[in-house]
Amino acid sequence: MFLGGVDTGAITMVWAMAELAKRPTLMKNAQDEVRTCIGNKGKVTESDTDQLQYLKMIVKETLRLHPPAPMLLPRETISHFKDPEEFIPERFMDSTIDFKGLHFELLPFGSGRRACPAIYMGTTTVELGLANLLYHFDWKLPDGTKEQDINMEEVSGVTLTVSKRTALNLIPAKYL
Ligand code: HEM
Repeated sequence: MFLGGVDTGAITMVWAMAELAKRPTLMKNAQDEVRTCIGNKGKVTESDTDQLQYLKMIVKETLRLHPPAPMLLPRETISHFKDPEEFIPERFMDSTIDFKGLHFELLPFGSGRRACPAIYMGTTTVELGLANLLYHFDWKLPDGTKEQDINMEEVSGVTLTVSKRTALNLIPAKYL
């Protein structure tokens, strides 16, 4: 049985941080967005996530490339995009594609009667967690590690999930 919410959100956050750590410009764009939007408020709350359009694109792109429950999805969805193997959140700019199961290009939550009942909760949890990580901290790679050294191999888990094989090692520096 698929153990719904146990680790799918955490897996998605790790992939998103790994993709951003590989691409400092995208990380900076996301931090600028959340820091501008939240200002000195001290923490990001659920209602703030509606305004974080760039962050939402990052979460979509992460779930497109790294769906945490891929065994439950149709195989071929990934290839319907230009440069499908590339991590390009901007591909969702001005696009109506959402997760709700009507756009077959992006079905990380499945579709139809058996689709994930927690689409909103799943995406909001990931957006909120990620927004707080990006708001409060700058993230560095350990000394001697380069962006291209980050290992993006996958490993299958026991609950029909697929996650990042090796731990992501990033060093936080407090920003706010
Ligand atoms: C990023 C987060 C999540 C992703 C990507 C995800 C993905 C999925 C997928 C692909 C399925 C199978 C859909 C199908 O067979 O067509 C599923 C089913 C399910 N998910 Fe999620 N899920 C997430 C979070 C959660 C959370 C947080 C919960 C519970 C709080 C949850 C509860 C469930 C349940 C109960 C089912 C079975 C539905 C059924 O068979 O009728 N999921 N999910």
